[in-house]
Amino acid sequence: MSDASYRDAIFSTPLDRVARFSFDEQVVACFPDMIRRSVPGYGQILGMLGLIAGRHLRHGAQVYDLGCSLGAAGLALAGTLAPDAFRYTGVDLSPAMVARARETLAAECPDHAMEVLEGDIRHLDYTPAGMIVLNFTLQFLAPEDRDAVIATLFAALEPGGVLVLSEKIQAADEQENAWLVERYHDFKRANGYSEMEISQKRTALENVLVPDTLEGHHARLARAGFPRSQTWFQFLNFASLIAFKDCR
Ligand SMILES: C[S@@+](CC[C@H](N)C(=O)[O-])C[C@H]1O[C@@H](n2cnc3c(N)ncnc32)[C@H](O)[C@@H]1O
Ligand SMILES: O=C(O)C(=O)C[C@]1(C(=O)O)C=C[C@@H](O)C=C1
Repeated sequence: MSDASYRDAIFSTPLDRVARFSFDEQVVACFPDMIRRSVPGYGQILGMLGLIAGRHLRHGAQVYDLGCSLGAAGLALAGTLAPDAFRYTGVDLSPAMVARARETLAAECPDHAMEVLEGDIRHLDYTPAGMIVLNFTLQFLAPEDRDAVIATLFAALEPGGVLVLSEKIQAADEQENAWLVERYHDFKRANGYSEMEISQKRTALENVLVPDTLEGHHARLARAGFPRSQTWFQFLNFASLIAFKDCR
């Protein structure tokens, strides 16, 4: 097993043509470093998952982690919950991510029931679940596919179930959005990214990562049937929401 994780330097040299961002071998090799230096609050969101599960998850229930990448949410849950507290299924489209996630989870939490499926979250056969985590994944789906996925997840949740949805967001107000994006770029600079890295990554993510507004997310959750959703975390243009299957 390879547990090497490299510093993200993907966009550090000038590229003649910046290709569309994809979750290939090169990204997988530096992903832990990339996501921690690029997503404000990433560690704090992961740290809360066990506490949220502790309050909302039925003992022994199914947990889905959709677009699980290297299984970070699974690791966070296994770090705080007992092996019989939940069953974890991570799902990801990228074969390189899936291979690495399987190795990591097998090595780090051998006593927990952890599986990783290679598949498309738009076409999965979901079993009833107590908690679904969608961390920074919906933003990569075509906007026209997002409603159907959220509706499917609402249907998959058992009574008392919760959906945790974390996303890069945009503000509806142009000035507010510009301020958030500028400070986000400051955040990246402070984390060691150069102007070239920031601008080439921005180009690579154009039309690949399409953020919604917070209002758009809450409206979609309501359309899908969720009687209640709330934003529980925001750090610049990144936020996490929780949506409840029932009103209580
Ligand atoms: C930003 S990463 C998610 C990070 C991860 N949830 C975490 O917290 O570390 C987005 C992931 O979604 C996956 N993905 C994108 N579209 C997908 C789809 N339709 N079905 C399954 N996985 C998808 C990508 O391969 C990538 O690994
Ligand atoms: O670097 C950015 O601009 C980001 O939006 C960060 C982001 C994300 O939000 O998913 C983009 C791609 C990588 O998957 C990791 C993090």
